[in-house]
Amino acid sequence: MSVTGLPFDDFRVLLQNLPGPDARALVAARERDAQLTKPAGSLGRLEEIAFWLAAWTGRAPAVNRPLVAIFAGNHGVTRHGITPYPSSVTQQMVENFAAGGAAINQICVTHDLGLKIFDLALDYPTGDIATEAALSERDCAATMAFGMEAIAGGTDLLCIGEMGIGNTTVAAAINLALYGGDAEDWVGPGTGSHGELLARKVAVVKQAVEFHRDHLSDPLEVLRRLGGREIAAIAGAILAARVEKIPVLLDGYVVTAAASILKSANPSALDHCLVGHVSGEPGHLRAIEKLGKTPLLALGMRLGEGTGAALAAGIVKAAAACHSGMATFEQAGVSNKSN
Ligand SMILES: Cc1cc2ncn([C@H]3O[C@H](COP(=O)(O)O)[C@@H](O)[C@H]3O)c2cc1C
Ligand SMILES: O=C(O)c1cccnc1
Repeated sequence: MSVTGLPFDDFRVLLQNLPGPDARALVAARERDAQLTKPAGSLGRLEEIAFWLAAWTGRAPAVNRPLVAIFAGNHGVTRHGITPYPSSVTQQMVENFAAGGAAINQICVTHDLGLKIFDLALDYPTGDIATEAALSERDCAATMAFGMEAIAGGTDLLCIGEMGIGNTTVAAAINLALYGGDAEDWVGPGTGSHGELLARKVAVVKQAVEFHRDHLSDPLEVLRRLGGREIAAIAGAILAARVEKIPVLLDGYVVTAAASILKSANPSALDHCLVGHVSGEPGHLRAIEKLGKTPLLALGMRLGEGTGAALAAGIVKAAAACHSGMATFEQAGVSNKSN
């Protein structure tokens, strides 16, 4: 171990040695579900969510300590004028989260979710991805290791959010590097880039992927070169959750791009994750389809902060509550189907 935590290559090893689902807990959950006072299959996706909780926690489905973790970072690429808001908004929003004034605070109160903010060296924006790597190997590894700490206080459902002015540009560059196509397929308005701003955003994403093109076959290099601090921390948090048997809810376009890096390195790396919602960012649905997932919600939201994941946490809590709290046919004296 280096002083900064795990060296970069240790993450490659970890990515190839991830624990799988717990078959016994999954069977137990299926057996209990079959006895609950409802027609078989009638809770639809809620039943699948309960099974997913069992498989990835190794226990009977339960959500007692759900947590939203927001990772915040600043991005050198904003110097190109690709987003309408100044980078200072990242820090200002971190203060707003602490004061309880953001959208995510209200959703956390609504669904009784814990909230932790991890601000990542906001005074030190990452390198401008159009002309240099976002992060050094050392910084990237240290930030991933820091992201792994998100679960240190204990949680049994991790909802991942982000805050970082400019990060939909970074996310688009990651998607273009991982999946190809045209920059236009992956670049969207973010907080409201239209006209000249949007044209510059497309041009910068093209330039970044072109500049780094000889190094993008390795997903962790995609992360280091085209990512950002919050993106690296999210990747670390998703990995740590897997190892610690904590299911994960992904949020919007930016969180999905960070997660995609792990999936590109190991196709099963996101099996303990569900996508909370599909955001209004045009490339998000395409990115979710690349992950082979179906979002839980589609509310036309395009905010970030973990808001879509946090709303979906309410559904996951309900799925666990139904599974654990419902009476069986026998307990309730309700007649089961006769054949
Ligand atoms: C006030 C405000 C609150 C936000 N909360 C999340 N974001 C979202 O917008 C940013 C990404 O969009 P872009 O790439 O266009 O800069 C991220 O910080 C994201 O979390 C916000 C943006 C603003 C302005
Ligand atoms: O999809 C998202 O998460 C998103 C969209 C716009 C701005 N920030 C985040």
